[in-house]
Amino acid sequence: MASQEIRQEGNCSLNIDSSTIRMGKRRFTYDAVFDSNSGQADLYESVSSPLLTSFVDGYNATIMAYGQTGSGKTFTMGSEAHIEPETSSHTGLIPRFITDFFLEMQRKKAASDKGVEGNQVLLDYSLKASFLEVYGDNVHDLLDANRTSLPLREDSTGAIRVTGLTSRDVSTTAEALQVLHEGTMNRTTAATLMNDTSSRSHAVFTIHMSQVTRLNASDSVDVTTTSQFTFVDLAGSERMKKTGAEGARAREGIKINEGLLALGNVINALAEDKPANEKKVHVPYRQSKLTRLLQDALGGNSQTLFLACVSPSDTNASETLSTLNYANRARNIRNAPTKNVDGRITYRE
Ligand SMILES: Nc1ncnc2c1ncn2[C@@H]1O[C@H](COP(=O)(O)OP(=O)(O)OP(=O)(O)O)[C@@H](O)[C@H]1O
Repeated sequence: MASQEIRQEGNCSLNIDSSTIRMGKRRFTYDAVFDSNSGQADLYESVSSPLLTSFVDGYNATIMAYGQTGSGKTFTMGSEAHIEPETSSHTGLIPRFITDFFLEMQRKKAASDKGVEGNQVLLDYSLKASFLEVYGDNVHDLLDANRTSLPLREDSTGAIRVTGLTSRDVSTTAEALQVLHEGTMNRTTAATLMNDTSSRSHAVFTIHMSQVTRLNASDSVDVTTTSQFTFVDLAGSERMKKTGAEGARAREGIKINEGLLALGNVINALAEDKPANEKKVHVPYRQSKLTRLLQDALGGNSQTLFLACVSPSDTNASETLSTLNYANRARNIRNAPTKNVDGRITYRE
């Protein structure tokens, strides 16, 4: 329980085992549940590490943290405003992922150079990182100190692109962590009664990878595989009364809740959209910039992990129930991830 919940003399309202949460008479089942004895390493090993393997194999992956303000989304994602020189028990998912990713690619390259990766030869790989926030109705480039507001455009394949977004080359763990840190420092945060460093925007950190593979040493064919890993730290759902938000903070709160409502509407529509349904359900991606940006992560070409953060305290029971219901619906979404192998194959001379 957080210090504020202890001060409010909150009692634990949840009964938890490895896959279920009971709250009063309600019982929710998820793929995995982590209680307050679980550490960041437990969560990482269970949820992110398998997605890292898929990402390296050429699939898109997304981790999205949702929950009430102050419930630990930013802490869990590891996008708090400091860089830890070494991995510690507090290190969150993104820095752990970055560290493991570079180790895995070094291993893959060394194995490929030695010829132990079957008949595939990894010739080269490159990485780019971008970081943006959706703040109210604006999309800001967090790697631009001026936080320029950028437009969204749909490309010829129907994918949503952010025009003018910085995409930084990164070739080491330190460089990637520096990008994470730089963007985090530019993110909009403010103190509320519920959280001293409350995120007032939805933050999207993306790693794009391109790998060139020679399919068979005797064939003259090189193939490019691209994949992206997206980490979404959503702004917290909030009750104005509890956060004590007034003026600009209250207006932010309204915008945050509008974005989350649009996300909820998309999740509800996708959860209903089953192959057995005769009529195709309309999915309102266009309702907000957040949902347009997350179109692929939601029901599209991505393996997506929805991470619901809740407070165990009965002082937050109604918010917790709302998050548990939200996550329950998200669980019904079926995505269709495909390996992103470039159609343009390069034939060597
Ligand atoms: N598991 C945890 N162990 C220790 N401290 C934690 C843990 N989870 C959260 N905290 C601390 O609680 C505070 C609130 O957490 P955090 O900022 O991650 O919440 P949030 O859900 O991102 O909130 P908001 O939506 O307002 O941004 C922070 O000071 C954070 O370091």
